[in-house]
Amino acid sequence: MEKQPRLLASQLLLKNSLFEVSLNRVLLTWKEIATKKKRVSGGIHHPFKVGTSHGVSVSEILAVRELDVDSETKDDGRWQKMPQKSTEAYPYAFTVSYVERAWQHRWRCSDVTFHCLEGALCQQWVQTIREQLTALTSRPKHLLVYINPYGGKQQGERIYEQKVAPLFTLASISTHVIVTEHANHARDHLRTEAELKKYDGVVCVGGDGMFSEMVHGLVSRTQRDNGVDQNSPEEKLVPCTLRIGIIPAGSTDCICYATVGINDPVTSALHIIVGDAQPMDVCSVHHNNTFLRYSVSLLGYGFYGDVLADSERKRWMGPARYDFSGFKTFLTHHYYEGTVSFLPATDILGTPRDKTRCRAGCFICQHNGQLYSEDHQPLFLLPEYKGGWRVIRGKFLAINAASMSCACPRSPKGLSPAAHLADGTTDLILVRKCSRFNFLRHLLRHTSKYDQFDMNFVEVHRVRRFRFTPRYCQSDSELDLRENGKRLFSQICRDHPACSCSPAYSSWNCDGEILPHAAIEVGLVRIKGKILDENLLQSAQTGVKVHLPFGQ
Ligand SMILES: CCCCCCCCCCCCC/C=C/[C@@H](O)[C@H](COP(=O)(O)O)NC(=O)CCCCCCCCCCCCCCC
Ligand SMILES: Nc1ncnc2c1ncn2[C@@H]1O[C@H](COP(=O)(O)OP(=O)(O)O)[C@@H](O)[C@H]1O
Ligand SMILES: [Ca+2]
Repeated sequence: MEKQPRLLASQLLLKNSLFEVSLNRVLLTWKEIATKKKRVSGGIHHPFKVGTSHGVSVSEILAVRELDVDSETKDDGRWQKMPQKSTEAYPYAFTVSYVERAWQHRWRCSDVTFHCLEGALCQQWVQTIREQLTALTSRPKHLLVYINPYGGKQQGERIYEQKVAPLFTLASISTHVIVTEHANHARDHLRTEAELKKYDGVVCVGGDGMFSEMVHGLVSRTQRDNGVDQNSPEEKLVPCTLRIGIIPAGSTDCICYATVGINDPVTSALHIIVGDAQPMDVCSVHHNNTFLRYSVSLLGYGFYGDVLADSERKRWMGPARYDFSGFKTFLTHHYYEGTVSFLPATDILGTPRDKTRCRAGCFICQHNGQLYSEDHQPLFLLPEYKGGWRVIRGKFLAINAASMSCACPRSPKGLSPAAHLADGTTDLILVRKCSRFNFLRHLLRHTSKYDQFDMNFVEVHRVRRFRFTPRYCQSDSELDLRENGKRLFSQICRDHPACSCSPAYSSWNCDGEILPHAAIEVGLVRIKGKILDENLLQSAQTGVKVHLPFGQ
């Protein structure tokens, strides 16, 4: 083992909560060693100006612990800086674990050990750092964790146990872990039995479907606890105080990807620990005034709906099921007739084609999000307001509503690259009937730098609300056939691509779950009282705060 340098903790500078550790030159030499494997001569004790590259801000310190210098440093499987054998000069030491940014938005937990001359100094360091950490109110202390063992590559439990739990333990976060046993287990548990008062956050270990299910459970529980009826679209929802974190363990994980910039469990866990916050829009989906589900990522009819319907029967394939079903759906190339009516968002900044990218602290989100609060009753919400609605009839290959960019590994820029996470709007993308070749060009542009909207059969609108009615209204009997999955005619046609007739309807893909109805009304959801800050349903991870800006 290389002769390891010794880091001397000389003095503690606490300046406006930026915890600056004035380290001696040895750290710099240490960094050089780490990069250039240079041997270090005895460290010259020389506190140097701490630039951000060497300062560690309190908000990114995960933990601090005294090191028992005499005994061998217990090897907890993590690479530690081993102090020199001859520690008679520095009998005291402590280790700081902090967030280190790596490439492509990755975060890693790094340790650095400091040696002190006297015990009192060491104590003072550890004590002060601990006090600073305790003072950070935005950090979760008790988390309720739901693991979906079934989603993605069915690795949810392993991912949590191996990559996330050790970090939560390091950060002294207590957790109650529930491994779900069936679909909607998390939603029902959240809606009924979960004692939410005991926690300051819930964590979803799964994909977008699981996250959407937990949003559903949490929002339903809050409305029930506050006596609000979810079914009436006009009702204002009460926001929840809890936060939802996401550990990516699903197939698409676009919610995690679009908020963190990468699907990496360790990065997500670290974001949860430091209590980051980023707002997010939520759509409520109704059918004939009956509440169906919330959507936070994609509401897709036609192509994405059919891909999902076909892939549900191939879950054993894991994430690859989407590519297989995608290919099959592409070949069947079904279009669907219907009427889309929508309310364009007019008084906002930004358009779906303005090349902006929504990032943490996004100005457009803050500006547009401010527009909706209790006292400011937007004109178009009044029942008598008829202005502004636009109606488009036609034959569509796909109707997609993206409340966020839906960026994911398959499509790094996403379905709607300039969509904002918390601007109170959703981007309605209409892809009209066109040739397979043109549709393929459109799909391919999702993975290249070309503009997927710049095609004459594609149009995109930034909307507040929208409705879809299939041309052939679903009779109840037809609905029953659909519901118990018989779908006689469309199924026969669907299974025989040679058949020219197109089935009357597709299914709605709501965050990866199939909706039972084709005719739906969708709107961004409203909360009671002031918005922003205190009244947001937040997510502990990268602030996936479920931002409920205004009424449906
Ligand atoms: C030819 C290559 C074309 C690549 C086209 C890439 C478009 C991908 C857009 C991705 C949109 C993702 C929206 C996310 C929705 C999720 O909420 C939702 C649930 O996520 P979960 O599984 O984590 O619970 N995910 C989904 O609904 C999955 C949608 C994935 C669609 C993949 C489509 C693949 C298309 C392949 C077409 C191949 C045609 C090739 C013809 C020669
Ligand atoms: N234990 C379970 N058994 C079966 N289905 C489950 C279980 N837990 C959750 N589910 C369902 O699996 C669906 C997909 O989960 P998700 O984590 O999104 O995986 P994927 O990303 O592969 O779709 C969720 O909507 C949820 O209702
Ligand atoms: Ca949005």
